Amino acid sequence: MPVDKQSDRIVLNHPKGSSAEILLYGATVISWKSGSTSSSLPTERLFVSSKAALDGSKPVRGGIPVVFPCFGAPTHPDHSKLSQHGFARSETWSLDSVVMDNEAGVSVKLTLDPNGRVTEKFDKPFHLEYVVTLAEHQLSTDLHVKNTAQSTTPTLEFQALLHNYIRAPSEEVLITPLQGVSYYDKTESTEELRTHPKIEQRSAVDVKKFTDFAYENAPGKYEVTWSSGKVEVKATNFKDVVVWNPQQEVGSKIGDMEDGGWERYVCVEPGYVRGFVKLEGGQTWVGQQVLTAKL
Ligand SMILES: O=P(O)(O)OC[C@H]1O[C@@H](O)[C@H](O)[C@@H](O)[C@@H]1O
Repeated sequence: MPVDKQSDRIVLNHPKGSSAEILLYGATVISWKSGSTSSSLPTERLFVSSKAALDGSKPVRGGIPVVFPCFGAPTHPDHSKLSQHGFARSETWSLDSVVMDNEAGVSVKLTLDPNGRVTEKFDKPFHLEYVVTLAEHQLSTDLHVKNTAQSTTPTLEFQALLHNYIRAPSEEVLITPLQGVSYYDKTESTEELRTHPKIEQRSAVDVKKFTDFAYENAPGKYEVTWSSGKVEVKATNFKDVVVWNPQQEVGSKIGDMEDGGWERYVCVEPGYVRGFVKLEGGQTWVGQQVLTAKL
């Protein structure tokens, strides 16, 4: 069955062998198995910690959590009651429809609307749609954010990011092209240093050290390469990209991170995280991430 609707998740199966699993909790993609142009064998492309909770008790440590309406700790007054990375990753979404079901793609749409728990902390009108499309060697995740206010106000101001955990050996992985792009280094010890932009000097970025960099106005298409693999991350309307790997220094303190988990992934997260998208009533914004297995 190309779209298998289970009680807590949706499983997509493409006729050419790739598959994906999406938890309704957080609309979190927790598996993407795909071959590539050079190997037809579907292999897991995403990392999920073996200690991750998949029962809706906390955001999933791995896969592709959806970050909305704030990235990191809230910095906007409208978000002040929210926790780190907002609520989209810790609410249960609804399956709206099967959008497409053929060789070009197997695609479903999930939705999230305000509920009591959310409005207590965030009272702006919104409607979220998340379209996940599986192709032979590709996974597309499109986040549609609508301000459902009947008049132009209130404005919906938000940040959004698709927090992929790409399965790759972090000792080897290189990310390009980020040379010359300015970034904010969240590993710095003081607020002053964290808010002072640096310029990336490296032609290829590695994550051998603890890395938590938010690149601003980045190119929008990135190659993540290691000796036996390559994944392309392509972004539309996500002007920034966050490169994160905690390494042992920080990873060993993350409760739901499996031992040595930081050696098995890199996050190259397309987002709108510097500044805020501002939507008037009736307007919609769409941010897209396309992951392609190249090797
Ligand atoms: O532990 P969380 O809330 O899932 O966040 C994981 C990481 O997510 C990254 O996107 C942030 O840049 C990091 O600062 C953060 O530590």
